[in-house]
Amino acid sequence: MGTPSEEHVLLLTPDEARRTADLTIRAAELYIGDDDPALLLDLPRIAADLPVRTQRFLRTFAIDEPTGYCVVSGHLFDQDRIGPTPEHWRGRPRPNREFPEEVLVLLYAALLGEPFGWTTQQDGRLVHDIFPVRSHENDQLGLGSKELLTWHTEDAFHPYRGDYLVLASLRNPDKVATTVGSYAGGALSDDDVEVLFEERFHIAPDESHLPKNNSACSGGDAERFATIERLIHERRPVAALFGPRQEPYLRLDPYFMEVSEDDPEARRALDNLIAVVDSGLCEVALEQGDCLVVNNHRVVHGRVPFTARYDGTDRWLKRINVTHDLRRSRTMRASAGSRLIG
Ligand SMILES: O=C(O)CCC(=O)C(=O)O
Ligand SMILES: [Fe+2]
Repeated sequence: MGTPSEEHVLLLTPDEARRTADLTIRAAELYIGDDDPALLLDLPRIAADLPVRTQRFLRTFAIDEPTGYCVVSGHLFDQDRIGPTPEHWRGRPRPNREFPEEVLVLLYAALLGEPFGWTTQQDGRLVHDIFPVRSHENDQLGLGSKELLTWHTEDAFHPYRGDYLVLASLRNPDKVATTVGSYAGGALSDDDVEVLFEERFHIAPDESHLPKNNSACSGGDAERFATIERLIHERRPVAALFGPRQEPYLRLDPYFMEVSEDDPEARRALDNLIAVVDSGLCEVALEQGDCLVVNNHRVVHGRVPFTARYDGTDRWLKRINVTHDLRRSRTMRASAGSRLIG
C-alpha cells in the first residue's frame, strides 16, 4: 500500500484472514457465478460470517463516512489457483478460477449496500476485471496502462452512479498506484462554491460505456446503448458539488467535463476545484490481497501510467459498484430484482 493513515486501513489478523478465505472458498462452491441470483440473495447471510471487525469497519465507513476511502488488507489466496492474468475480460468462463475473490468483493459490497452493474459495461458483468489489455493501451479506461487514468468520480455522468466502488487487488507486482483525491471544505472561495453547486457543468459518459468497448453489436444492442446515447445528446448540465456545503460531495470527471464557452465563471470555479483536488492527490499502491473501498461521493480516484507486461503476471484487480438504494434506478432496470442498469 502507499501511505494511507491508520484510520483508513483494517489489516486482517492471520486468523481473520484464514476465516475469510475459508468462507469465500466454501461459498464459491455453492453458486455458479458472480451473477447467480441465489448468491446475490444470500450475500447478507454469508457476510454475517465475516470477522466482526471487518463488518464493523465497513459498516462504519459506509454510515459515518469517517474517511473517503479505506482498505481491508491481508486477504489470503492461492496465486496458482487463480492462474495467469488473462488477456481480455471477454469470454472468460463462469465460474472462473478466481470466483472466491469475486465472492469476497460481493460480500464487502453487501456490507456497504447492494452490488450492481451496467448493461453497457463489460457486457453486463457484475464483477469487472481490471487489467491491462493491449488494444486499450492508450485509452482512458481501467483496461489502459500507458496513459494516466485521470481522476474521476466513477460513472460521474450518470444519475444512478454508485455510492461505493470496491477494488480488490489479485496481483500488482510493480506496485502501480491508484490515485485518490478529495476536497475538504474551506479551500475555495464562497463564490466558487456557490457556482459549483449550480447545474452549470456537462459530463459525457466515459468510453467504457460505449458499444466499441463491449462485444460486437447485434440488433438488441441499439436498445442497450439507447440510454447512454440519450444522456450524450441531452447534455443536461449538472452540479459539480452537492450535499453539505461545509463538506460537499463531488461529481467530477475533468477529462469528460465541459463548461459552455459563455460561462467563464463556471470554468474558473471548476479549474480552482480541480487544482485543489490535484494538490492533495495521494497514491495507494494496492498489494496482493488489499481491497480498496472508495466512497464515490467523497473522493475521486484514478491510476498512474505504467508499462504493461502482457505475460500473464500483470496487475489484476476485481471491481464492483455498490449502491445504497437499488430502487432509485428501477426505471432503468429490466425488473425490480435485476442488478443491471441500462
Ligand atoms: O486501476 C485502478 O487502480 C483504478 C481504475 C479505475 O478507475 C476503475 O477501475 O474504476
Ligand atoms: Fe474508475
